[in-house]
Amino acid sequence: MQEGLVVAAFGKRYNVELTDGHVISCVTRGKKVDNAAGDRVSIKLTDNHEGVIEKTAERSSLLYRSNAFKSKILAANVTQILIVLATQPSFYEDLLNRCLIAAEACGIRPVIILNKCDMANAEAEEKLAFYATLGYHTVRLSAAESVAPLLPLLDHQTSILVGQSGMGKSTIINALLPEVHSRTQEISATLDSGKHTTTATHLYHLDVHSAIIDSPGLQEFGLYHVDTATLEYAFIEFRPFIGKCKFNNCTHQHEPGCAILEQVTQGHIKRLRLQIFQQLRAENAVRVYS
Ligand SMILES: Nc1nc2c(ncn2[C@@H]2O[C@H](COP(=O)(O)OP(=O)(O)OP(=O)(O)O)[C@@H](O)[C@H]2O)c(=O)[nH]1
Ligand SMILES: [Zn+2]
Repeated sequence: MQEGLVVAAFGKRYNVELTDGHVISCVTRGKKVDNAAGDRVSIKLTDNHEGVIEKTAERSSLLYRSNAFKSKILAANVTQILIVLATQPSFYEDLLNRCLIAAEACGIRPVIILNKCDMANAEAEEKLAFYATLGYHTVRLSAAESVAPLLPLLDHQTSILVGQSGMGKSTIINALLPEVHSRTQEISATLDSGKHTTTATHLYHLDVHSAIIDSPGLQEFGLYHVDTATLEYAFIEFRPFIGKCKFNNCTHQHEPGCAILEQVTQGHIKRLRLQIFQQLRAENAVRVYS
């Protein structure tokens, strides 16, 4: 058996980097086993270029997305999630919220990046400012000019970049790792997985202590797996009011004496955040798997 790190995941195929730096294409032992970029694994070589993942080390964090029928791991052992927005094209605030909630639900620090700040967009800036008032770390960036503002954030972290298509994730990766393009091609050539490279999740080492995971552009981010109690807590501005409603099974929709609704009415909690909470709660209720 050899120890390795999952550095790329394409559906049910994984590239595992061994301690000597070699990258081996692997499958899992069973159909039900799921791995993701960032996983520390033990593999058994089946020949010089292929192997089977026999064991997955305990994970310090696990980031999921899901629909009504199944959940899928996006990345393992990440320490922060970088949510990339841009001044244009305009971003979906719903998707931003889903990324934030996914991060809160698995205990990972989210950082919100507004990219393409060389192109002014007052509305986007205003939205960013709102999330800063909630307490989130926000960064203004123009990745096309410089990614220097990200460097101190990335140090000693395993970060995952998530965001809609076109926000600038590839631009950020290319600026951080100018050699990435050639490396991706090199790996795909040796492992014959070229056709998958655009939809894969990849982990890149920035230095010995820091890594960054690039994920494909998201159109939706299902959170059917997140239960109501976790959801409530994931909306950070709800926290002081949880348990303060008149009814202890309050759904925060129409109940009298609802502490959350009162905050919305008074303008202390943004109505959109409560609407997103209700949407996510409804999704969890129709989940068909356990
Ligand atoms: N003006 C400006 N354009 C940028 C900046 N960063 C990226 N872009 C442009 O935005 C477009 C999309 O950038 P990508 O890096 O391909 O976006 P992506 O998030 O990787 O998109 P997917 O691959 O679809 O997930 C490209 O045309 C980039 O040149 C920036 O800071 N300023
Ligand atoms: Zn309530």
